[in-house]
Amino acid sequence: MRFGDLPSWAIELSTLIREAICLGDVNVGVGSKMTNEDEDACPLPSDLLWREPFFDQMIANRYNPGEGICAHVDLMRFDDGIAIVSLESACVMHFSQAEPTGTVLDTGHLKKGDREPTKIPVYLNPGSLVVMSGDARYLWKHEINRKPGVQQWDCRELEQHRRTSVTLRKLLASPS
Ligand SMILES: O=C(O)CCC(=O)C(=O)O
Ligand SMILES: [Fe+2]
Repeated sequence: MRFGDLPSWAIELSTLIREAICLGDVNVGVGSKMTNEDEDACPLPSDLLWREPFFDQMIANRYNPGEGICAHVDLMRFDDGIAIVSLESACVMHFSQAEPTGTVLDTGHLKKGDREPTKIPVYLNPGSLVVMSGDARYLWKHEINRKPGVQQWDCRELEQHRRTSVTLRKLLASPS
């Protein structure tokens, strides 16, 4: 895990991520203003896309076959606009809605499992980039369950190998 000055390869990766976002469905020139339509189609609003530094915290995770990460929303100490680069083994990341605090589930009246949340599967190839912002970052949990039998895509179980991910985030300024 690295905070502050990122290694040069992670700075280069951050630049490539920004370029990939700019060259995605909407083509946004460096520093240029986006129209409202562009803003809607772009995975990041322009204040996050052009902040400096883009990211200042990096964590690389390596998972052996069978290992994954349980459903979570990233810590609130990180700003909006989080990027994950998925490497090596392909996998399926699932998104499920986080229970707002104060709901029946949250207060314990509903037993876990009474209402299974809908899970949205997202297939990640080696080299896939996940960009989370807004609701996807704050209101949806993400998880990768690599227990045998769970990693399914197109009605087939995915072959599991070692998987590495690089997550880039921006720390929020600590309250003074
Ligand atoms: O390994 C991944 O793709 C997810 C990592 C992650 O969600 C995290 O570090 O918060
Ligand atoms: Fe996460």
